[in-house]
Order: sequence, then C-alpha cells, then structure tokens
Amino acid sequence: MLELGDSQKIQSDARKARDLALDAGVPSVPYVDGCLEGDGILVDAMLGTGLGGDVRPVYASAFEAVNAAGLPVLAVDVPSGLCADTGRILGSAVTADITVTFIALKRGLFTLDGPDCVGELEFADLAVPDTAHDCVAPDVWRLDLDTLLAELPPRPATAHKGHCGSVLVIGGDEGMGGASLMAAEAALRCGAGLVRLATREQHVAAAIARIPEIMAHGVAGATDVRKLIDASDVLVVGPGLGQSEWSKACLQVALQAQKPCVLDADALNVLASGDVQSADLSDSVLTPHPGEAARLLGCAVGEIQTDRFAAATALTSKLGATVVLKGNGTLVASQKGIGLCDYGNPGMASGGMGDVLSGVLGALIAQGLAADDAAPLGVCLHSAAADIAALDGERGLLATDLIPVMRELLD
Ligand SMILES: NC(=O)C1=CN([C@@H]2O[C@H](COP(=O)(O)OP(=O)(O)OC[C@H]3O[C@@H](n4cnc5c(N)ncnc54)[C@H](OP(=O)(O)O)[C@@H]3O)[C@@H](O)[C@H]2O)[C@@H](O)CC1
Ligand SMILES: Nc1ncnc2c1ncn2[C@@H]1O[C@H](COP(=O)(O)OP(=O)(O)O)[C@@H](O)[C@H]1O
Repeated sequence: MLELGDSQKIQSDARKARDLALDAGVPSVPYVDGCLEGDGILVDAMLGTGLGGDVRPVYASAFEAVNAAGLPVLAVDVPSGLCADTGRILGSAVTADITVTFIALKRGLFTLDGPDCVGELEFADLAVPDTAHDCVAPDVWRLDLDTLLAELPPRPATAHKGHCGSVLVIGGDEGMGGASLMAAEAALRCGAGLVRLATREQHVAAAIARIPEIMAHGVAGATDVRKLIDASDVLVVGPGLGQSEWSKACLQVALQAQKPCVLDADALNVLASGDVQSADLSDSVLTPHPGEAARLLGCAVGEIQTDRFAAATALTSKLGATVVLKGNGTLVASQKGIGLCDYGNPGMASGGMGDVLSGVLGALIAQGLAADDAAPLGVCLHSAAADIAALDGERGLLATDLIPVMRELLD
C-alpha cells in the first residue's frame, strides 16, 4: 500500500479500509516519486466521489505517474480525479483499464471524459440489499435499446403508408444539400410512410437521383413550404438549413404550424439568435450538440460541458421541449427526467451524424411515438448502430453507414 497525502487526515470509510489493510498485514509505505517501477497491477484508490474542485498538484503528479507506469490500472469506485457527478476531469485523472464501481452506478462514469477514464466498467453491489435503494431515487436513467425497442408497436398486417406517418425535412441551403438528404433518407429507412424534402431548387435533381422514394421539392420561401407542411405530420427542420433569410423564413413558417418538430443544427442557431418567433415546443425534440446548446443558453461551450446534466435540464426547462444533448454519453432530458445513452463511439465524430439522427427521430414520431419516447429510442438506435458499424473501424465511419444497420435493429 502506497500512501499519498497525510494519513492522519483520512476519515470514515477510507480510514476503516486502511485499518483493515494494515490489520491484514499489508505493508504500508509513503508514496514517493519513482516508486511505481516494477511489475504487477496498480490499484487506484486515491480519490473518490467526494472530490470537489480541481485536484491538488501532489495528486495530479501521482496520477500522471500512474498513467505513465505502463502497468494495468484497476480503479476502485471512480478513477481518481474524475467527477462522479459530471464526468469531467477535475484538472487531472487516472486512466484506468478496469473500474469496479460499488453499490450504484455513478452518472459521471458514462458521459464526457468518464468513458475515457473508466476503461472496462464492472459493478459490485457489495451485497447492499435492494431495500437500501428504495429511499434514494435515481436522478438519471441508463437507456437500454432492447427495452425501448419493445415499446415500438409492431405493424399490423393491414398497415398502409398513411398509417406510418409523413415526415417533411426542411433544410439544405446552398452548399449543404447533403445534410437534409441524409435526414430524409434516415427517416424513410426508419419506417416513415412518406418523406418529403423542402430544399433549395438546385438540390432536387440530386435528391431524386439518389432516392426516388423521397418527394423532393425546391422551395423559394414560406409560401411553398407552408403547402408541404400542411400535408405532413412531423417536421424535421435544420439539417443544412443555413442562417440566410430563406432559412429564417422556412423555420418561422414551420414553428407557426404547431406540428411536432425535430429541430436540429441551424434551426437551433436561428432560434437562439432570436430572429424567429418561437412557439409551443412541448411535442417537439431539440437536438443540440454542445456548441448549439451553448448558443441556446447564451453561455460558452465549456460551461455546457462542465455539467452536462445541469445544461440538459436547463435547456428542457427554458424551451419546454424534449432535449437531446449530443456528444459522448448523450443525454435525453424531458419532463420525465434525464436518460443517458452509453452506446456510441468516437467514429461518430464525422459530419452528417447529427443530420441522420434528426431523420430517425422524425420517423419515430411519425409512427406514433410521443416526443419524449421517440428521443431516447432514436438516440439509442443511432448510437447502437454506430457501434455495430464501427466493428469495421471507427476512423472513416460515415453517417450513412448507420442507416442499413438501424433498419436491421428496428426489424
Ligand atoms: N453534408 C452536409 O451537408 C453537412 C452539413 N452540415 C450542416 O452544417 C451546419 C453547421 O453545423 P456544424 O455543427 O458543423 O457547425 P456549428 O454549429 O458551428 O458547430 C461547431 C461548434 O460547436 C462546437 N461543438 C460541436 N460539437 C461539439 C461536441 N461534440 N463537443 C463540444 N463542442 C462541440 C464546436 O466547438 P469547438 O470544439 O470547435 O470549440 C464549434 O463551436 C448545420 O446546418 C449542419 O446541418 C453538417 O451537419 C455537416 C454535414
Ligand atoms: N465521441 C463520440 N462518442 C459518442 N457519440 C458521438 C461522439 N462524437 C459524436 N457523437 C455523436 O454523433 C452525432 C454528431 O452530431 P452533430 O455534431 O450534430 O453532427 P453533424 O452536424 O455533422 O450532423 C451526435 O449524435 C453525437 O452524440
């Protein structure tokens, strides 16, 4: 046992554990620089859930030594330096190969920096009886794809396209026609009965050439879009929408329609700018990445990432919508609480991934799911598909690679 810091200051359970180790004959020596040379495994039991504020330099240098030792590292409960509540590294943290967490899963293990520090996660209940959990309600739910998929009703044999809902994707300003097309393709492949696309005229021919099942319309402004909105059940607004006068006119008419919306990308940026009048969004899903979330809350990206759970809650309260705060450990916040998706991988860090997600969500709402049910299912479906598609490699994963996998998972 290598002791770091002042052993006289160790209290409560940590003191008991130390005393047990000493009573069992475990030799104890002070931690000094260079003492980690040798074989074996390192067990990181330095700091835990009580950590508040950035770690002190003496700890930070020990963490760096642990990470540089080239030995397998097992962290107990939480890797030292990781905030168990937010998933943020508090200045410096241990990068474990395995983390054994005790009694309950901590939400910070699953989002932001958490997965990089945790390595393989094991759970040990320490034989705490279930009744002990009855008086502590979880504040975040870990989302499970199979459970969520079971909530999607099977199609009756008599189904026709009118039963499966119609989606209108609005987006694709100059230079970004691909974004709206990917959203439309994902909506169709995830089961929407009909998909229309309202985009710039110059993208129409390419859209029809790629997917003739999509009804692609070139729209000059609000009047053209309104006709398409009237014929649709769900609106997906934002992929490649841009922030031009055309973009603002399209978004404004969509918001006025009071239909369930999925608002993504530039729809969120325009909404944040205050250049359009907002509407009742209680049946809608907003899908900001941290940059868009920062614009919506009028703060810096760093503030969003400092506490993603608080940011997701603030967004859903401010906007009155179901909110998907994207990124590693995506959060889904609604009046039902916060769901956490721990599927997904860094291969998803490529342009178009969010555009595809918006189409998936549109399709699920079109098929009858409420916004706050569609969002957790859509997020898990999208990220689980990315994990399967990444079995061929994370680098070079394309957003459209997810589409056939999602179709298989849905059926
Ligand atoms: N084929 C096409 O047509 C495509 C078209 N597309 C369309 O392009 C339009 C612009 O959308 P966009 O998301 O690229 O720009 P934007 O909102 O300025 O975001 C960047 C800012 O956000 C931040 N940030 C982002 N992610 C973060 C994270 N995980 N974690 C933390 N921060 C994160 C990032 O911060 P940074 O880290 O760089 O400081 C930066 O500030 C949009 O309409 C979209 O549909 C694209 O979809 C691509 C394919
Ligand atoms: N490192 C990562 N781990 C897990 N999911 C990720 C990671 N990077 C990106 N994603 C996911 O990929 C998608 C990216 O969306 P977004 O940033 O809006 O992309 P785009 O604007 O290019 O369509 C989101 O669903 C996000 O959660």
